[in-house]
Amino acid sequence: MKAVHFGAGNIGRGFVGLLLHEADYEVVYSDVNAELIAALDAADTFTVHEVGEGARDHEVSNFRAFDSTQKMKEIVAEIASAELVTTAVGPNILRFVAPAIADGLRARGDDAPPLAVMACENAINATDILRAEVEKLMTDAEGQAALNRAVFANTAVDRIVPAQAAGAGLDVTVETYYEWAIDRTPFGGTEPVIPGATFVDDLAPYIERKLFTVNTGHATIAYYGFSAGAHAISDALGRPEVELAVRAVLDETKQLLVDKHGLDAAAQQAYIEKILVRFANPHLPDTVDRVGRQPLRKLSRHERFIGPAAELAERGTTPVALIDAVVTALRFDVPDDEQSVELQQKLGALSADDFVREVCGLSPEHPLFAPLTAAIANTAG
Ligand SMILES: NC(=O)C1=CN([C@@H]2O[C@H](COP(=O)(O)OP(=O)(O)OC[C@H]3O[C@@H](n4cnc5c(N)ncnc54)[C@H](O)[C@@H]3O)[C@@H](O)[C@H]2O)C=CC1
Ligand SMILES: O=P(O)(O)OC[C@H]1O[C@](O)(CO)[C@@H](O)[C@@H]1O
Repeated sequence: MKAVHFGAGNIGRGFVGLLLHEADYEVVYSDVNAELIAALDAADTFTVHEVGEGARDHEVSNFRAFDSTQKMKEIVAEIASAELVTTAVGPNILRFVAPAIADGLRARGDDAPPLAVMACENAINATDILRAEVEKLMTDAEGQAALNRAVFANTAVDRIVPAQAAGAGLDVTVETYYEWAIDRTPFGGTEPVIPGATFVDDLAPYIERKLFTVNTGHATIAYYGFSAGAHAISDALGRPEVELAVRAVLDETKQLLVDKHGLDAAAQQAYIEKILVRFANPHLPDTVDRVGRQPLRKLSRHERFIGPAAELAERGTTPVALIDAVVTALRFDVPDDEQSVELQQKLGALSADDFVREVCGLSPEHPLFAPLTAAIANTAG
């Protein structure tokens, strides 16, 4: 069995690639990073090192790698004969991997089994985003027929994989915890066998619980931590004011998740406590810069802050802690992070109203617009 995986980075090697390897797939990596591809090409194995309680090492083998800037024809041929395609490239990059998937589907024989396509990104229904990009390239009759050769399934992925130390080579350090939830329904009973993944009938609560708890909480710690001058995430969370802020934010998202999905409040609180322990893992060399990366994406309409805050406002509750977290995120000023630089430029150039419209995607009619704009304007003043 073969899986083509786009994005041989931290999640690609330390999580999705590992679970596919352990499910007996040969993993064919595709990445734009020529150095990384050359290293994978030259290696027979790499090691995923877990850190924290119960940690152990996992060896990954049986992989190949292609540079997608040079070897598109080869990647298309691999997709034509694969069982699975997965991605871990970032939600904004999905449109760049769509052409290879479209061509791979076109090159696939009619009698080949359906190709399972799963985007493993931190975004609500990332596979739908990928599917829409593939569909744009399939408007002709042949393309429509080729689309039927694929099953697109949304997923939710959770494992903290920090930036790797210089000199780590291909090896990846990860936390012990992981969860890969996959929507079972598109497969109609023929889902792939991946023992490390959990196939579920209703993915929405999983994705929102994960994004609005793990990712909202983590990013809150990053922005408050950055603001307080902390470097490591575990140090940031060790500051009482940061812990208070993240607990307040997670209380608000808990309210939404419990009301919207009928989650049990005590179970959600236990999930929060478990996640705070994961964030505090002192063996995980994770930084506020990495976790806060790409702030414009994180402050966009359906992401971890504005997404839950908007829904709370629509349900009649004006969030306080989430708005404070957004205001704190605006201080994220990291010269190496393109979106952080752009964020600072926008703050200098736009009024609070225009910022909320443009960056957060809210119109003045939305119930979150006025309180959020006021909070941002107060900070600027
Ligand atoms: N690192 C983490 O703890 C987690 C990350 N995620 C999500 O996983 C995704 C990947 O994140 P990371 O692995 O941390 O990032 P990363 O930066 O380590 O890896 C991304 C890889 O994608 C490659 N890439 C970029 N453009 C490409 C293209 N057009 N074709 C093929 N490859 C391309 C990059 O060269 C890089 O190797 C993101 O959506 C992130 O939100 C989800 C859960 C946890
Ligand atoms: O910043 P991004 O790209 O959304 O993804 C990284 C996030 O995903 C996580 O791994 C959680 O699954 C956190 O480490 C981090 O907050």
